[in-house]
Amino acid sequence: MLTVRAPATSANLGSGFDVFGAALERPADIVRVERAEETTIEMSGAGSEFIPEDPAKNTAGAVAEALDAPARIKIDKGVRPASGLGSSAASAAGAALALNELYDRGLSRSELVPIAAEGEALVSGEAHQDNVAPALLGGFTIVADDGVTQVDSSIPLVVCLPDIVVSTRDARRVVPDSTSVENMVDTVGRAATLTVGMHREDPAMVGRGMEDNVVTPARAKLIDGYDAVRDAALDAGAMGVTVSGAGPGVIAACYESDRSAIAGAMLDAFDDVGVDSRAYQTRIGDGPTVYR
Ligand SMILES: Nc1ncnc2c1ncn2[C@@H]1O[C@H](COP(=O)(O)OP(=O)(O)O)[C@@H](O)[C@H]1O
Ligand SMILES: N[C@@H](CCOP(=O)(O)O)C(=O)O
Repeated sequence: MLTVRAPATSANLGSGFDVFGAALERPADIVRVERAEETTIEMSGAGSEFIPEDPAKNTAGAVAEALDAPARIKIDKGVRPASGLGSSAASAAGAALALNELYDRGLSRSELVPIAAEGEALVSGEAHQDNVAPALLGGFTIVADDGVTQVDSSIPLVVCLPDIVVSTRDARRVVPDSTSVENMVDTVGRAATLTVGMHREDPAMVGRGMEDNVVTPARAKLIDGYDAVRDAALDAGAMGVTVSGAGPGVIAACYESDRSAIAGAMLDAFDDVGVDSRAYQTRIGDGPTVYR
């Protein structure tokens, strides 16, 4: 079977709601495909018991349909669903790349972004591309109406994933409809700082750019212990902390030497409020890899 390793991703990064995204070195989904008369899907791995195998309800199935590429698809989930780590996008991006290869469709990774986003439309109600773009292109990505911009980066990160489920669909409902000009000015400044920080590989600038007064405060309320976890990470040396995607994952940008202490502090802080969690010491990484 043709095999693709597709990375977890973190969208928004605070100031870039529905715009910024980053591929994570780990965790990742493994997607295997072979040609078939009709599409079937077998799921295994983290949280797979909560993911429908019906192709009409699975992001990989939506991609097979969009590419007109029926296949026997096996997905080993490394990225737990409803995590804020682009779980649904990892499978969609992995399937898009794998089926493009399997059927020699000849589409570029950029051309596969809107196709993989069909999977996001299926599960969250909107074809937002801020997870599938980094899942396919790697690095740091900016999704705008007129296209996607990508820059390689390798900023060290800690992602702490509590044992809480927050669906992207639910977390999109708490996003405010409007904001003040003051908040808009602050957000533009933060987003610009973060973008330059990615280009310069500067964790301190990226961290400053992760502040957000608009979407993150509303979503933080859905995550037990968020404020304590954020404070603990900052005390342990994080340069910036925010909700990963729609949550409940919490992401910290940092220097590599502080990663282990930050991971321990975040785990302890969740534990103090009675929430089990796991931490990934990771970094911004590459896009998917194809194995033949
Ligand atoms: N291949 C898939 N991988 C992960 N989740 C999937 C997949 N196909 C469908 N889903 C559904 O998508 C939802 C998880 O997506 P979402 O809420 O966006 O979480 P995440 O932030 O982890 O991407 C769950 O309801 C899950 O059942
Ligand atoms: N921009 C989206 C990103 C959702 O990411 P996920 O990893 O939680 O699916 C949003 O914030 O709703």
